[in-house]
Amino acid sequence: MTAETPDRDAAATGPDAARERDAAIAELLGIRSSIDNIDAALIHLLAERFKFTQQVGRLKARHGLPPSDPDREKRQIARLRSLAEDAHLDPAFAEKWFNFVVAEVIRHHEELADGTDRP
Ligand SMILES: C=C(O[C@@H]1C=C(C(=O)O)C=C[C@H]1O)C(=O)O
Repeated sequence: MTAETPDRDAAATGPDAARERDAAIAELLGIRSSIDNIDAALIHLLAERFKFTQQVGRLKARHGLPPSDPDREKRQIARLRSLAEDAHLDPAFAEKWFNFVVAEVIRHHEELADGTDRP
């Protein structure tokens, strides 16, 4: 830093700067509260999704159907990628998220099929 090139990282000082920082912190807390609400909604949605996939898993186990259905997954991925694009969300991220969730679902279905879900 020189007199001609002031340090851009230095925090501003003085009463105006302090007021602006307080306002920024209040804004940050408001935004974080919305983030927390969205995270809570996602947890509830995921819990509901797993309730239904467990229902599917029990049905499959009862009738000897395979735990995974790769053709359905392909169609789901194509649909989710298109929805993600429309929503300005990275489609590769949407696909990664889906594969992560489905891997867990299939693990549950395999446990239901071989009875390891019960003690
Ligand atoms: C839930 C199912 O089982 C698996 C899990 C899927 C999912 O979580 O969406 C989709 C296909 C299957 O590989 C199903 O067959 O519908």
